Amino acid sequence: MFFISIACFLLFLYYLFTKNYAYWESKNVPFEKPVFIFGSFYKIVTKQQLFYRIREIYNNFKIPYCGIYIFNRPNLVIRDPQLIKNVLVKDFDKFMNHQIASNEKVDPLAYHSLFGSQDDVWKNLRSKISPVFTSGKMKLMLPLMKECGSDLVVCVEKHCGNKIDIKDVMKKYAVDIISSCAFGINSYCLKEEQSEIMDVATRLTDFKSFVRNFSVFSFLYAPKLVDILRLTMFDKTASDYLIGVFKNTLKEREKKGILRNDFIHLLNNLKQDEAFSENYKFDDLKMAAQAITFFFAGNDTTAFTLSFAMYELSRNKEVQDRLRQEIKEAFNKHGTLTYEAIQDIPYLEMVLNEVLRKYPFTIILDRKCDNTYTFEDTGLTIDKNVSILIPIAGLHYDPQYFPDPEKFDPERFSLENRDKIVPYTFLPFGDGPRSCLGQRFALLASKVALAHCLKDFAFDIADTTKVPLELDNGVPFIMNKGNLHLNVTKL
Ligand code: HEM
Repeated sequence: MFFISIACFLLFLYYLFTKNYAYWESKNVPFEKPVFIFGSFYKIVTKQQLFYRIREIYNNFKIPYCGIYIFNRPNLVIRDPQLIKNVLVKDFDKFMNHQIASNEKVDPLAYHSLFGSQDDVWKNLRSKISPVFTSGKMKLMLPLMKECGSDLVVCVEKHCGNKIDIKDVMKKYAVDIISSCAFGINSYCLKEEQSEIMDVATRLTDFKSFVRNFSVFSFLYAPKLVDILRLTMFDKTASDYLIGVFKNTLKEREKKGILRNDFIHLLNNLKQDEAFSENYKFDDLKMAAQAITFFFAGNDTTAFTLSFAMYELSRNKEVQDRLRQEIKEAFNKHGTLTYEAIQDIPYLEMVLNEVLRKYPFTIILDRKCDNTYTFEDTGLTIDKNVSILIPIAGLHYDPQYFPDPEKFDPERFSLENRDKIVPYTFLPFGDGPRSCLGQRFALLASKVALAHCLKDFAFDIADTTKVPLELDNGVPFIMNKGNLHLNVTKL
């Protein structure tokens, strides 16, 4: 009797877990047959990088949309640019939120961060925080970025005639920039061997640790576990440390009347803004939540984009030489790297766009359907809470949109060619009202780094670097496995 009860209980659990697996069939949507427990992500758990898994799904279904299951949850993958536009822009009010746990009591930082916030909390935050990222504000931050650019030059110079691990160096550069601009502090990662902030940054984005992976997994796919186990989106030790830094900096500035053109100053101005506080009380914790979000969102994204850029420039010497030439011309014309000088190097933006096409840090975008929704033209109706996935990695490698997609070719983004790019097929920063808030900041910080590195140094691939690069399976974004060594020479 005991064994029969156990068997019945297990069968019941099996039924509960797999009952969703009939969803796409019931909607007449072509779908990938799920593997028990993992759905379409079983290969990721075993051996495949998310980047290749998404491209495989995209290529297996050459139709406007298809269904997959992530664990036991139905997700609609849309690959038609018109449908993507509907979700990201046209019907944004129905797809405003991500599929993510949100509980103010359990994790107030996530609840009030731009990533984790939902509905009116997100709307309020986004409309008030957007002005922090205008071109004018970025221009004022340029001197802070250039200080990090100079430290980068010193660091590269030390490796001249030798190998440099560009992934490690770019991570230090990104942490230095975001510490300076978001927290108003010098982290000296490039200058010193050991930096406390570097350890914090590593903890915050350590997707290799089981605990971090489990927390992020629960936030995305098992919100009930977040409540029961009181999990947090950001690593607790790292976020507590950053809150401390944030509060100290605020106190110090108030005491000494320090004025600095960085995010902490702009966020503090928002706190004083009574019109803002009317619908959303902006206290120190909520301010710190934004600064931690910038720190989290702004370091690996920028670091890995830059290391992939240096890798491609080292493999494509003619692109590296042309870029160096344009950088030198801009320096000569403007005397130094001013904001205007950067705008005078159009090839820099073309190169970065091509890097972001080949190596989009965010492999998929997600949106949650907040109500029953019918896609125009297709007649497909999906139910409330179904997740929509936009396969950036698939679109960026579709030869229909980007011919010869494996080729590194910045010309795709030249003035003459960029209008030919089909809208909603190039999405490294997402699109629509919930697109990346830090896009301008990330592009400017990346341009400053490349301009400083290339002006007086030449790079090529070291014999210890595997070509083509191998991607790291253990992370849900795009990062190469191990070090990325380049040979560096002073010109
Ligand atoms: C190369 C660098 C970067 C890439 C490729 C990138 C990419 C993205 C993408 C794809 C999204 C999701 C957009 C969507 O769902 O439509 C996003 C969101 C976001 N990013 Fe970035 N990002 C980068 C750098 C940064 C930096 C430097 C910051 C801040 C300083 C930042 C702040 C944010 C924020 C706050 C959001 C959430 C926006 C919201 O939900 O309203 N990002 N980013």
